[in-house]
Amino acid sequence: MFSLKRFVESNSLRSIPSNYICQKNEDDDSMLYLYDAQNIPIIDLSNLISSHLDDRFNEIQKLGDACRDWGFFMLINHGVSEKLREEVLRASQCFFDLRGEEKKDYVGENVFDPIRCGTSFNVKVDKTLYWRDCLKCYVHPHFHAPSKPLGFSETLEEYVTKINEVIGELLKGISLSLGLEENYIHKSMNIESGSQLLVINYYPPCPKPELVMGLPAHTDHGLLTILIQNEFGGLQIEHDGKWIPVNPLPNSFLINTGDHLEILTNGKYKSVVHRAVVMNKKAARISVATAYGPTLDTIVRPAPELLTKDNPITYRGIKYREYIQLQQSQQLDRKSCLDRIRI
Ligand SMILES: O=C(O)CCC(=O)C(=O)O
Ligand SMILES: [Fe+2]
Repeated sequence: MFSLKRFVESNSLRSIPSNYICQKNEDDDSMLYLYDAQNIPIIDLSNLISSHLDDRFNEIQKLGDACRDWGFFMLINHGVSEKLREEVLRASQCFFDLRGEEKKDYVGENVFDPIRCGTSFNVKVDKTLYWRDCLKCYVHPHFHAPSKPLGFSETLEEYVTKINEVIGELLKGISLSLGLEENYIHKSMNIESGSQLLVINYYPPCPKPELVMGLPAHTDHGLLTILIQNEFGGLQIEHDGKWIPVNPLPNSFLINTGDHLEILTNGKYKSVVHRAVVMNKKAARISVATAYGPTLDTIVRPAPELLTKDNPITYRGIKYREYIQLQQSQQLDRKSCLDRIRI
């Protein structure tokens, strides 16, 4: 199994292989960089679940605004310990440090394989290769994770159990922010048995980081993605036509809206376009993203309660499973997958 990490380490690379060199388009350069990252919304989970109704109401309002105006926010006071988050990142490093043969069982071909290890995005369709290795595990409704290194699976299981509670509260808040009943998204999207995909991204150090891309501009499938990273930055979100580098607040989660929240809300809450650039010549960046979706057989369509004469239906319904297949079978390209189901 090819691993970019191993390739970089074994070659003490000085130049970048040409198939990794990313053609930056002019658009991109004119969008770089607006450093107003301090405006990124911050949501306080302790307010969202507060018994003080005023605090709760205000935070729900802020959450709705963040989803509508940014599709992205940092979550603080979420109750998940820093120790556990650090342990997830440390164990992830140990997984990528395993020898190739210890990972060979996870060379998945199929997008629905419970555990898959790979490189770039989809080497069958990528025109340029991306500067990352990754591990993808479906962790819900059934939990899957590699059995090595020792303790890795247990750490991931503890982590996903904890963030499940966090996402549950966020989805309730989002339902309320839309004027819907608190459990609307839970019920209509079958969240209790919904699909959760954990993706660990490993971006090795690169001698010429400006020439490569970790992950190109894309949106995530699912309703919400929750992300943590090690100490190195690289995530950028598109906002008002500019790329905004994200520097997370200490101990915060980075949350972004996904395509299925855009579909469900008939475009009110847009899924945010984002990318991961590579910035580090000496050290690897690790990020752990967990995408929350409905069950694979749920047909996601705009909520009828949100449609009016002035807000007619904009997306056709599509099974979550088919949408994932569609997204994984083509190049990652901004919102191209969502565009295919726009009416
Ligand atoms: O590494 C990051 O910060 C972003 C990862 C990402 O966008 C993804 O896994 O979908
Ligand atoms: Fe993403």
